Amino acid sequence: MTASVNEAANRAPSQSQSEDQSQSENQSSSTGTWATERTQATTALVAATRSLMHAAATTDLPVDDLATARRAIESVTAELSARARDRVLRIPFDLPAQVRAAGPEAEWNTYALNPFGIPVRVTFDDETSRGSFVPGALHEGPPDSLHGGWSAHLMDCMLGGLVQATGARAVTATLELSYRHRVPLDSEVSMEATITRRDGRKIFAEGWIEHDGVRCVEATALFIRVDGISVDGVAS
Ligand SMILES: CCCCCCCCCCCC(=O)SCCNC(=O)CCNC(=O)[C@H](O)C(C)(C)COP(=O)(O)OP(=O)(O)OC[C@H]1O[C@@H](n2cnc3c(N)ncnc32)[C@H](O)[C@@H]1OP(=O)(O)O
Repeated sequence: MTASVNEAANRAPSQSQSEDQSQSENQSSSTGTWATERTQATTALVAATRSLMHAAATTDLPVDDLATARRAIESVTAELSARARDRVLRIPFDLPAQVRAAGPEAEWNTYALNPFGIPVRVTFDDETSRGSFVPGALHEGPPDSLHGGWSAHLMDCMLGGLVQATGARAVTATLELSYRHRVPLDSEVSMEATITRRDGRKIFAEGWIEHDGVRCVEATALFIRVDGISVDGVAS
């Protein structure tokens, strides 16, 4: 069984609905308030939006139907924008660390709250993390292949997420990638990240993206600890 700490954390804490509402709107980073009706509803809305983005970009319906669909989307956008925040909801800083502490079966589903990021199912095993996802039409760079910028996004998320899961408050100072083979679309790819060395504030990590046993992208990164900076969750 794959234990999902995201799901566990999403279970509503014992508190009144009004407390729950006000805490979710305050964006408290405490793990107790991560589990709100709002984060669950936003997760579902974001998943539906991602499907809409794919459908809008790939639909082959007649042109008149596109105009009708556009008006419907504009109407929903206006409705949602009637009351909006400046930023997307953030996950608690320690959510990846909680998933890591829960063991190698526990899963962190990234970008549940932001349709722009690529959602990845990530697991942790000591100082290594593994993830997988299926790149699709929205991620295309070279024909039928993953855009290299998305590979960089994925590697930064995998390596940075692992560093974050170890409890370190750190930002990426350098990220270097080698694109060895094209990454095909519409087929599952696997990713791995591992911490290789620490030296004072510096944390070194490496990772890769693999398809069908072929290592397509390799990454090395340097993270610098910024301990002492207070953060109210992070966007991921
Ligand atoms: C907010 C909470 C988040 C909370 C955690 C969030 C986790 C999410 C992770 C997501 C990953 C990202 O996308 S992060 C976003 C992209 N990254 C950023 O925006 C970072 C922007 N850069 C910075 O903020 C800064 O340059 C830092 C923090 C990286 C370094 O500045 P600093 O703190 O003043 O440190 P400084 O004294 O200059 O350097 C310390 C040591 O590191 C080395 N060093 C510093 N930068 C580099 C570099 N680019 N390349 C090589 N080495 C470097 C120095 O030579 C020195 O080595 P020595 O002399 O000691 O040997």
